[in-house]
Amino acid sequence: MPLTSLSAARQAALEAIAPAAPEPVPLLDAHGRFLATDVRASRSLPGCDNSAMDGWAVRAEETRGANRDSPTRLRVIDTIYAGALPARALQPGEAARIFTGAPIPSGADAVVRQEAARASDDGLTVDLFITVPPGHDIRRTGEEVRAGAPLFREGQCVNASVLGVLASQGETTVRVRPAPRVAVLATGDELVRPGEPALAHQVYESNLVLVAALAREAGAHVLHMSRARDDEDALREALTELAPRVDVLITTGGASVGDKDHVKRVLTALGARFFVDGVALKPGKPVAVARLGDTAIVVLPGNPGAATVAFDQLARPLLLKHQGVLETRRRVRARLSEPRHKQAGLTYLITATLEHGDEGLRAWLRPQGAGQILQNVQADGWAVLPPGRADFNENDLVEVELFDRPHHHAADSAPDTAP
Ligand SMILES: Nc1nc2c(c(=O)[nH]1)N[C@H]1C(S)=C(S)[C@@H](COP(=O)(O)OP(=O)(O)OC[C@H]3O[C@@H](n4cnc5c(N)ncnc54)[C@H](O)[C@@H]3O)O[C@H]1N2
Ligand code: MOO
Repeated sequence: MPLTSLSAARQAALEAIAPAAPEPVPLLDAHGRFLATDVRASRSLPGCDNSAMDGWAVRAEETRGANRDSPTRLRVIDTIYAGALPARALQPGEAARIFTGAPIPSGADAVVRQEAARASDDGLTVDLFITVPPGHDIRRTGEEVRAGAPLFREGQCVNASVLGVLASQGETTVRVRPAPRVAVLATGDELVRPGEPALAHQVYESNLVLVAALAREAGAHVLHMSRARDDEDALREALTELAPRVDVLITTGGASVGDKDHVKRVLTALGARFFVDGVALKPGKPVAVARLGDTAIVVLPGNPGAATVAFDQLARPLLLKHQGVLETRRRVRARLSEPRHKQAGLTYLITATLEHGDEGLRAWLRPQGAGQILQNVQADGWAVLPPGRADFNENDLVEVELFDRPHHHAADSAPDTAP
């Protein structure tokens, strides 16, 4: 049977999870989550015409021709601070002292900043040294947004600016879907806990922290990080204990076909339903996605490089869907810096850095190896070597999927409650 293509696997994996029910949370607690509703402005910004400068509220026409040699002199009738209301409207020949953010009195239609004016010692008059047009240094009601206008779409990532705008609307809470609760289970008899002595044939267990951090980057709360031996009983015990406690359980290792690769077998025996079992992807081919009870399970290969790619392509979308969104990465076309040979049937995702050259973007490929992750430390994205082809030459154009600034939109099927 041919392996599932990467795109089909991504679709199928998403079936293993549904968006969580949204809930209102205090603004700062929503930081990094995604809006579960469209948001409209309840209030115009600014809420009233106000001064952009510390200075003088005036009638613009009365400044016509004013300059240093021939100032306009006006009577000062009021002082207006931000948060206060003007005492009365301006009449011809009058000015009001005004400060940044204070409401413009009716009758005034411009502000002269204080650097271009001088008040008399007794404060009763002010001389203006510049000519200003109507509207000068006034921030108009609704200039940034009008009450009733759309502000944000469902699925928008709640970043610092979104939080600032919501607070400026008087909101204290916002509706988002909760973080998925995650457990990570590393399997393998060769693994030694960092901090303990390890012989050359043993391997320091590094996937727990790697996968937990990747899960956090995808918005998850990692509640458990456990290890199990390559033994069916130990695995069954760990899986049955962890699964009911979390929304998503991610295992690493024991995913392939070796004598001690028990994870999929034990899951099947426990009654898990598989949505993905092996993908035409390298690295990451043995990855599987299943559901056990109410918990989505992602079985990652043990090789750290393969686990990273498989997590990125299947576990990350699943964690984001729980939060109500689908992610689209930006793609650019770049020329390969070197030739590559691959298995024709598989999609290869190769860590790449981009550089601007004479002929556009150049993708520098990192050495390919399922165990390697050092090359991922600083990378711009995955160079995508698609299936249907085995040989790629230097300078061939390929797509590079960029890690930076992905776009999020509401998962269409997102119901208001979880199933
Ligand atoms: N005959 C075949 N052999 C293999 C196939 C295949 O199709 N036929 N697939 C290969 C592919 S592709 C991959 S990827 C690996 C992944 O297999 P497993 O998921 O079973 O991984 P392990 O055998 O348990 O470990 C692989 C490798 O990674 C190291 N490892 C595992 N866990 C950790 C950890 N938590 N921290 C650090 N390093 C870890 C482990 O020591 C091994 O070196 O299978 C191929 N084989
Ligand atoms: O997942 Mo394996 O990385 O294809 O070697």
